[in-house]
Amino acid sequence: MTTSTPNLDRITAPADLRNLDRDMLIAVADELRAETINAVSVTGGHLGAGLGVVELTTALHHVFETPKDILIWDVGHQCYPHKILTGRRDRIRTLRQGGGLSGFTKRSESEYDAFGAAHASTSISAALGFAVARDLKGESNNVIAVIGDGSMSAGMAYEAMNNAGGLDKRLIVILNDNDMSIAPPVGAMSHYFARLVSSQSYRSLRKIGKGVAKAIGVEGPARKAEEYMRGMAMGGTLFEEMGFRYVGPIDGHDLDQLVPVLRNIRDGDDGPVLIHVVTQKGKGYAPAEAADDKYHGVAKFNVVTGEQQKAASGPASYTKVFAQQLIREAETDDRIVGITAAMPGGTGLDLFAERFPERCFDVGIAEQHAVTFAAGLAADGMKPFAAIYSTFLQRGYDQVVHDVAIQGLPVRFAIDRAGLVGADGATHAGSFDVGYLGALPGMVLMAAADEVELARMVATSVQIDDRPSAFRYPRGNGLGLEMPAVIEPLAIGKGRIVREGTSIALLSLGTRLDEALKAADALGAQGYSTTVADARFAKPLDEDLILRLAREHEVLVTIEEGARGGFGAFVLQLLAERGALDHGLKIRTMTLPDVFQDHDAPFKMYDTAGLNARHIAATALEALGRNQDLAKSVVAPMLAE
Ligand SMILES: Cc1ncc(C[n+]2csc(CCOP(=O)(O)OP(=O)(O)O)c2C)c(N)n1
Ligand SMILES: CC(=O)[C@@H](O)[C@H](O)COP(=O)(O)O
Ligand SMILES: [Mg+2]
Repeated sequence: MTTSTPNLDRITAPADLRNLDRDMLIAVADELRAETINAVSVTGGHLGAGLGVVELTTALHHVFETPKDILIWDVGHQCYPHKILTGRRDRIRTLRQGGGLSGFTKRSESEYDAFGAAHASTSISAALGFAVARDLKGESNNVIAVIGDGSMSAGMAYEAMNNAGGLDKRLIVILNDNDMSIAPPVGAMSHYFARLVSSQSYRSLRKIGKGVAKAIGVEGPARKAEEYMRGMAMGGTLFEEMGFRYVGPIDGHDLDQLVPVLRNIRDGDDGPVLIHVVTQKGKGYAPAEAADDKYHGVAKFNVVTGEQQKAASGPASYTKVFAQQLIREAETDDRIVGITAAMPGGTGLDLFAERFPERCFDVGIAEQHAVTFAAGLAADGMKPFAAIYSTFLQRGYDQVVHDVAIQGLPVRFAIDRAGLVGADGATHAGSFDVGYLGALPGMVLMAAADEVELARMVATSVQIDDRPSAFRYPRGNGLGLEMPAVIEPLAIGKGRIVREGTSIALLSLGTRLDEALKAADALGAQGYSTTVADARFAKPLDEDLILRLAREHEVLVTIEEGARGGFGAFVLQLLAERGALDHGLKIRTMTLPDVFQDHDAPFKMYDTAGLNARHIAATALEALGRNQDLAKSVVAPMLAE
């Protein structure tokens, strides 16, 4: 159901907003909200955050001369209204689909997307970079960063503010405070923001100030009144101690407050300024406002009822299998604790927290802290499971090396979203963890081929008390396997032969095993006897298994859901060191391509990556030196699948 948008129809670029009067601006904002809801009902994606910044987005593009004035969105998941207003309304219903708009800001997509995002808490650092560049070039544009209260729980935001305050550069930071992260926010800062917003004296003083400014009709006194009120009610704020002028809190849904304050700041000549804007995540759409998660991330949904299209209920998601096994283990081991960096729902630790509230810690968007916090727990005898998406663990890598691996501390890393993730695209792909963890001495690194394997890897990790361990698993559902009553731990460093053959060996790490088995079927049908093995461990490698496969087969193909420099490289190094490459073995290593892949449906992304069954079969035949026709005869039937 599309909604009538006569005012929004007139906005083909932010310049069309610049001369609108108050009433027109309000009308555009209302239609922008309706268009956002309508578009996301068709595409799915991030909704709540964007609804919370409809007025702010409208006011920013009205007051500032974007793209000359630089506007940087933190995370960027709230940028759909921004994309609609900046010439991409015609493509907004391609959001997060192959070939369509990114779900985050992306420099290559628009001149209005000054800086790419998706990982949180980067906006102030980037904005300061733009501000320093501006001054070095002798230019005079404004630079604005919009950062959420949740994203303000990351240390990087304070590193940036500390530097900005020290440099005293003209910089505008807008704190979009909706008192939500993905889950409710955690930490002392969220309490601090709440105090700023709830101080009655400040709020009542602000009403007087606002009334005076309106009556006079001149904005200048609003700012003086604002400072006076703040001084009266609040005294300095944490931000002022960091060199920022603090303005606010102001109502982020009231254009009568937003526009004059933004104009004041635009026309001022201050150094760094932080404007504290109070908004509501999911604003203006009742099902989102009522939802616990404020419709942070949604599937396609019915606009009238808000009912989301449920993913076909099939096999349990890997995330749920992880959480349920961890709970099972924790029932009999009170040293097990869970740690998440602001992703309790995404990692499944919300289920663990329901069962063991005192043993589950949400540290906020603070992966670096999460890792070293876990190291401290491990150093004192606990069994910490740090459940962090592969892509977000990148943020805490030095802590993994310096605080965990060098000290040999038994932190367990539950690495969800390993491999390609689909609609979130390149910024969220879990491509690199095999390489970056497998390089660390002493690390035990596992990859689950299915949900039973995942449960066994959790059980295995529980027992590894003398060094760090990690197990990786993909976003989405397993194969629908029956979960055994007893979940046996694995023998460390031991893989398994899933199917015996004689001429081709496919050695898979992770869930590509399923594709490898399909490839083996196709190859077998053409008379190529094919062994399929599941490595289970990227570190330590099952050396006996790998050397045997190399010895007994003409072709060895490794397959992994990871970038070059991971499992296949480790296998090549082992074979080279043992002289196993000196006897004519034909070996190929299949990895993700050496590019950042744009978003699409996961199966399509793996097709683009060349990691589906037909690619595996063709690679084996190519290695055998079989002509392409034969490859086609094997592969062609699979294409028809
Ligand atoms: C480094 C990092 N960790 C975790 C996430 C997952 N994540 C995406 S949005 C979000 C919450 C952001 O909260 P806030 O900044 O308040 O924005 P809001 O959604 O409330 O508008 C989180 C944790 C991320 N994008 N980046
Ligand atoms: C914007 C962000 O980083 C998160 O919302 C992320 O998109 C969640 O990913 P999943 O949907 O895989 O949990
Ligand atoms: Mg928030």
